[in-house]
Amino acid sequence: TVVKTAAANTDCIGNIDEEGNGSCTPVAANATSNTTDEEIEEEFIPYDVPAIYKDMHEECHEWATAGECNSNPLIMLRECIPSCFSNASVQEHGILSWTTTVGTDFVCHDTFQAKNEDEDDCHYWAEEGLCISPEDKPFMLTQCKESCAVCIPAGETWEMHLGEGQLVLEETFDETVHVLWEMARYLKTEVYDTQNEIYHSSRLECQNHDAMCATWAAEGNCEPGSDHYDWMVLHCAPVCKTCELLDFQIRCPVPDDWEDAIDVHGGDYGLNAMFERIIGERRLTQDQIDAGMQDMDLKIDVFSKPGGDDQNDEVIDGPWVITFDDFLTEEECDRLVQAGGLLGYNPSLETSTLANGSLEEDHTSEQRTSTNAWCNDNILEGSETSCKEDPIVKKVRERMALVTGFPTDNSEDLQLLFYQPGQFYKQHHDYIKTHAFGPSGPRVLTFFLYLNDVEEGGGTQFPYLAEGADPVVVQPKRGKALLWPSVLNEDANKKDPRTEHEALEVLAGEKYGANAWLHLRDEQHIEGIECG
Ligand SMILES: O=C(O)CCC(=O)C(=O)O
Ligand SMILES: [Fe+2]
Repeated sequence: TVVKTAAANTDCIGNIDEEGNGSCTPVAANATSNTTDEEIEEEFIPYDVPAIYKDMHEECHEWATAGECNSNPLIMLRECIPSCFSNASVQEHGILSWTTTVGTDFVCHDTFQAKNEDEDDCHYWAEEGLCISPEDKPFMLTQCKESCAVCIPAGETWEMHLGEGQLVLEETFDETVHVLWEMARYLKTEVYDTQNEIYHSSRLECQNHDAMCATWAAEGNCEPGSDHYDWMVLHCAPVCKTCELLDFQIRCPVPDDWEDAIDVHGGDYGLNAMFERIIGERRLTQDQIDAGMQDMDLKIDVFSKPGGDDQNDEVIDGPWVITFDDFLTEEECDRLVQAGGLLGYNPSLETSTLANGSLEEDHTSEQRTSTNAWCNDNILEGSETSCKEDPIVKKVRERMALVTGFPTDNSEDLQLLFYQPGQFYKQHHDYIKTHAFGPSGPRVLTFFLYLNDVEEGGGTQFPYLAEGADPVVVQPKRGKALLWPSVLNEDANKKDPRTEHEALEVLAGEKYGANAWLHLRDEQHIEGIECG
């Protein structure tokens, strides 16, 4: 809740310096309060500000009334503490939302102009995440400043969005005021210094998401190693002074020695080459030969491949979509279904990613009514091992690694799926943009495993493999596997929009399946806060 906002009075800022010297009587331009005095009296009994604090200027009360505690906190939180906190509204609703005027030298326009309506523009690219892509950043941050929010509109009054007004409790008064003062200094001199590049993509997102942030910071929760550190640095970044960590690329750098599973630019070790090896159009890698892949009896069907197939016009000229019959044994199918039951299937949750790479809360999905269980470190009942370490699960993971050449560690934990009649997963894409620049890199492949025969419905449908082509529907069959890429051969960091897909409604019977999402790099050893 914002108690007060007041346009900064520039005359006043000119006369009273950061040291608190000088004096002025600010004219309240539009000081407002969104809580009436009656309401406050009913709900809240203000406490006394500790006696050691003194107003150091005669005008403190007047300034505070005019909203200067919010608009000029660096001075006011030091020189006028009693006046700033004796106001019940401030105590109840918290402080720190202030406005400030920036100079005219920070021009903030998209200088790149699309030539016609069909051409992509800054806004579109920003939405696509190019402001944070290492490759496109240099262009975007110079030509698309407004869309990337790297600067503050010139000559306008700009309100820093600090999120929730902060409560200051009597018990931790000293410490919390100190935190707030430090926060104000940090934001003003570092974060909102528009020349400071590390805050380019986090500046406007850096907000306190809870009125207690300052108090929790005062209690030590921003200290690395404290129990709530991970949560605090993302949800209370201004008071923790961790605004830059809201930038996914700064928070989650790719470790130097992590290798890509394929060449991201295509060629002999790119995505297409990988599929060509699988279908026998290209010599296997030495690793695949050593592991005996040529002796595997892969029963492959090709639904779609780049260039199509001269011999077979059923094969669409599109991205790779192939299946393997009998990829899994009966025993393996049974074990995976059983594991899902032991772990417990839960309604699917969605996590949306914000433009800066931070995560919004999980929420249940209307897109997806099926349930799932993660085959993770949880111990399987009646067994010594976790689901992931289960010997049968390991064998399946290793087989997928052998066929694709992607190390097992590049795979997420298997996601076990269960659909009842009437359940579905509407059209979507498995690619998640923020992964692309993080440690694991993007989801390159989806290896989808069908664990039972479905009586009716429940197919996996690809509507957009090629323009004009009919949708491809892969019908579930026990032991069958389906493999497709989420990214492009020419740039494996970029989404291939053609592999949008959906799980059609199960009409009769039940459907059991499993997703293995194979990433460009290691997915099992990611460190850092919300980097996966
Ligand atoms: O169940 C299917 O056929 C596909 C499921 C799917 O696309 C997913 O879980 O991402
Ligand atoms: Fe999917």
